[in-house]
Amino acid sequence: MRPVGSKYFLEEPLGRGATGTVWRARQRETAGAEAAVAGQPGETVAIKVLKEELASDPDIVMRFLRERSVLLRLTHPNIVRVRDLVVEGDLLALVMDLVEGPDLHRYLRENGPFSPVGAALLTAQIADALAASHADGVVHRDLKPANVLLRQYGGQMHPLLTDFGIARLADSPGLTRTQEFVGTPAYVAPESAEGRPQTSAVDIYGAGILLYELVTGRPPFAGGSALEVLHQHLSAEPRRPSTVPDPLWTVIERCLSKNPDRRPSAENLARGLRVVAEGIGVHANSAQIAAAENVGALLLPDPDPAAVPDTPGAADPTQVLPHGAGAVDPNAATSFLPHTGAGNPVGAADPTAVLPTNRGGAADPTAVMPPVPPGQAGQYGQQGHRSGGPEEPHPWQNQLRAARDRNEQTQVQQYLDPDEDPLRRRPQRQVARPQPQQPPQRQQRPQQGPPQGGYGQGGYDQGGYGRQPQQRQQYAPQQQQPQRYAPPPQPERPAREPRQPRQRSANPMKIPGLGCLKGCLFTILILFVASWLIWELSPLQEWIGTGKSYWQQLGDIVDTVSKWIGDLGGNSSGQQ
Ligand SMILES: Nc1ncnc2c1ncn2[C@@H]1O[C@H](COP(=O)(O)OP(=O)(O)OP(=O)(O)O)[C@@H](O)[C@H]1O
Repeated sequence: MRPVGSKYFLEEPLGRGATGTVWRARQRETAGAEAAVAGQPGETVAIKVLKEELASDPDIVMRFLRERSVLLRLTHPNIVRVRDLVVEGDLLALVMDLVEGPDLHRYLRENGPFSPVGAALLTAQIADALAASHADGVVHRDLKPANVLLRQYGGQMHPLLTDFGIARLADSPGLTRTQEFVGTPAYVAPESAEGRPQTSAVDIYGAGILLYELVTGRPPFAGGSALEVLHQHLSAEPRRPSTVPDPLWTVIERCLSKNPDRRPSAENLARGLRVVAEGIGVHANSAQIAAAENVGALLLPDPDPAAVPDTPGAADPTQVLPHGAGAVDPNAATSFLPHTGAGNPVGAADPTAVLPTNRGGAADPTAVMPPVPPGQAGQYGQQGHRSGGPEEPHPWQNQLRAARDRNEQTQVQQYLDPDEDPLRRRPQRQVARPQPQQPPQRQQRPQQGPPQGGYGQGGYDQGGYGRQPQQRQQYAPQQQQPQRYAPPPQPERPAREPRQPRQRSANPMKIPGLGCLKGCLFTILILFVASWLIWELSPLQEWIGTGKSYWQQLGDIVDTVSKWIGDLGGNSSGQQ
């Protein structure tokens, strides 16, 4: 058992993330006054031992120490409590409460999506945690299911948000200098992806993605590479699944607004989600249904969002704690960029990227950043700008722009009118087909009285986060999904010249001569007729003076030839 400081020892690893390894550990002695929780000898705790690369970076150690008070003071029923921080030699460790239970990512993978009510209630608790931390000026910045632990007791699940402050640690100038990054592509807010100023609204975006994933089982934006995913965060609209009720979709859409100012505050999000959960539950009354349908009015933005320090344009880098990272730099494109776990599609399982990776290739979703060419690491000064040329964009910006340009081109080229598409065009049969019957429009939920049925077995009133019903779908979306991906307008094509009708050959019967049986027979016939005519009509018979008919003469000739051939055969055998 490995000691950590003088107060703890590690027992067994619980899991490994991008920033370090989490261990089940035990307290040896009561911690000192600097710890938030003194603890008792023998008590079980979880300890996240940060990676050596982080621990050996003096910038990170400094920040770790500065952030101590922030990390230790964050207490909320839905936040994993940080009990102590240990700095010893090359070891940095966070001592936390041990949470017995899976993380939300694993839970989702093993159990499938939640019912809309369950998803709304669980996300409401996460929003509670965010509201508390935002009020304290702390932005999580890496919200994802893997960072939500589920404490299970008595058939209930209690979500706890963890990894607060890790993104802040990894924002160290030491890391940005070498172009490393923090974040997870599937959950990165557009403003983070673009390196614009960030506020607590990035966590609301993360909560929106998480909520979407809870009800559908997957995040809204996926792709073959992390860059593709980032691009979607910037420009694509989430597709509405048919299983998501209107009020819940309103919440998701608002959280996923590209404009951070349109996203609700964490507090309003929590309130809105609870109203939605009530209104879409099996026993909702008409007032609750109406309230859920008007949830949009509750989702007011935060008038004073917490700024993320040290990001470009951040209002006040010292608002939370003093940082030694220098002045706000508008050229700092982004100091926290995503990477993902190899082998996975870009998505939920992706660990937070903090350290540089050299993994490349199209199939590798970790390939967000170009690997830092040897000798270039360190070219970037604090906040990610090049010390030799502060005006130059961060290479990641170029990558993103290039990807965007590529995508735009591809889009234009990809869209092809099916009539123009030679692969899809089929001969058009003029057969009158019966028009397909439109399925009868699903009845909208009645405005009065409780709805018939609910959202899966674990509805709100059953007090759990029930699973998504697989077949039973009680609530059809009231509107068709708006057409969001309209094909780009096609440039007008010049009208095609009408084709000349095919000219049929003047000679309908082909007489190609040799090689064609019909032609051969025809030729032989012509020769026969011609020779017969010559024989009968020409003075040939007289010249020969025999007076024989054509056929007799022909027979004679054949006899002569066969005799001649017979003689030839006889001669040759006689000579032998
Ligand atoms: N306080 C805790 N109690 C119990 N298990 C924990 C605790 N904190 C983390 N774990 C578990 O340890 C594992 C690793 O956690 P960690 O936070 O390092 O990984 P992650 O969140 O998946 O990665 P990343 O660092 O990329 O966010 C996870 O499976 C998580 O469930």
